Amino acid sequence: MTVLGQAAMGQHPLTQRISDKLTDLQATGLLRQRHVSATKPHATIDFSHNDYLGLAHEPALAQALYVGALQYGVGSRASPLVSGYNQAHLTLEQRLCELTGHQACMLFSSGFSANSALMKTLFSKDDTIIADKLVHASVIDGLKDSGSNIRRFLHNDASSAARLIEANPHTAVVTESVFSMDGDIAPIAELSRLCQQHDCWLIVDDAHGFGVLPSTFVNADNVDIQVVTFGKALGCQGAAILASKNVIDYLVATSREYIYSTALSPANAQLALAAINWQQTHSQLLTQLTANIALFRQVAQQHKLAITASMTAIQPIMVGDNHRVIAIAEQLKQQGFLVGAIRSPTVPKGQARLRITLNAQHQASDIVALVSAVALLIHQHDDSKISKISSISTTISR
Ligand SMILES: Cc1ncc(COP(=O)(O)O)c(C=O)c1O
Repeated sequence: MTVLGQAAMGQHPLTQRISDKLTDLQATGLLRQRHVSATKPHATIDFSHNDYLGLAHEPALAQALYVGALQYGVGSRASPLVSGYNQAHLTLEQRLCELTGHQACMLFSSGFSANSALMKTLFSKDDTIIADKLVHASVIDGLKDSGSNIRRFLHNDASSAARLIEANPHTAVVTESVFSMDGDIAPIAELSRLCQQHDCWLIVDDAHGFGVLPSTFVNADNVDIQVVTFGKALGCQGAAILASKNVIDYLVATSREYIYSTALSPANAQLALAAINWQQTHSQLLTQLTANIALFRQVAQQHKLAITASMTAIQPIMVGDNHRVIAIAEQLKQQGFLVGAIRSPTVPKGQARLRITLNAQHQASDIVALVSAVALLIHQHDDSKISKISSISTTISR
């Protein structure tokens, strides 16, 4: 339509629709916006990211990225099946196979595309796929795109999974190792046993476990397909699917995300390899992270904060309502603490939370100061709803 026509008929329907939706999002506290983060966030104490070991600012890794870029160029310049796949990718894939025991591997630029590619390429409308209620949005999107029939079991509930598996043998079960919003750990051993008994594949999104949980927790011995990401505990970027040679051959040949996308840059592949090696040779980082988690939980309990049973670096503090969590996160920011404000629909309604992520670089004094600040703010806000949500049941899906 011409500009003249538009003016005559009023606003374009798409402009009107978007503006109405923005108004709704604002009213429900869901108008998510970007904020420019500090380059090296010294001014704030950052409890919001997933760089659990603090590798993103490690100079030795910056050097690895630089050397990779000098050697291979700053980008891969093509998709993997054209000419974007080279020795740096192959070496990283081989190292990942060696660490996890899987036969083969393929790399992606993000965990989101790895998960959605995997789901939509492997499955079709003839399949019934069994998934934990809280699996990541990328898994859900991929499953929806696949057209498969999705059956969800209660979060981390092996008996609920068992009922679905018994009713639907010879299929696939999908879960995460560490759940991104709750920080709790999946019952992998039980799910693996059930899958073996009923001839199901177990697929695990290991985004938040890889690099921080022992490698025996999720590997080729107990899962059929494992997705690892490099943007969390490795502090860099990218992801990999690990599986049997046949599965990877099939995905390489047919996954549209893989075939029609520029490959992960070789410098980033080299960086991820360096980060794996760094993490393996600096075990004190994991020890420090574990100590920081224990300290956080101890102080939060002293302050009677509504924390969950999570024993990982992801430590939610339940706040309840979307508006309240944003207000508290904003006040924390003004006091110099960056934390994630997680609202519905990312988490179930009424379970908005501060998502505190701990890392190996936090000082004990930072942790104590954060918890005291949160406690003060929460107690200042109307706390009538907090008691209701302190015994949460995370059963609603994203
Ligand atoms: C459980 C889980 N899987 C997959 C992803 C996607 O990984 P990436 O950030 O590499 O796209 C995320 C990221 O938030 C995640 O939390």
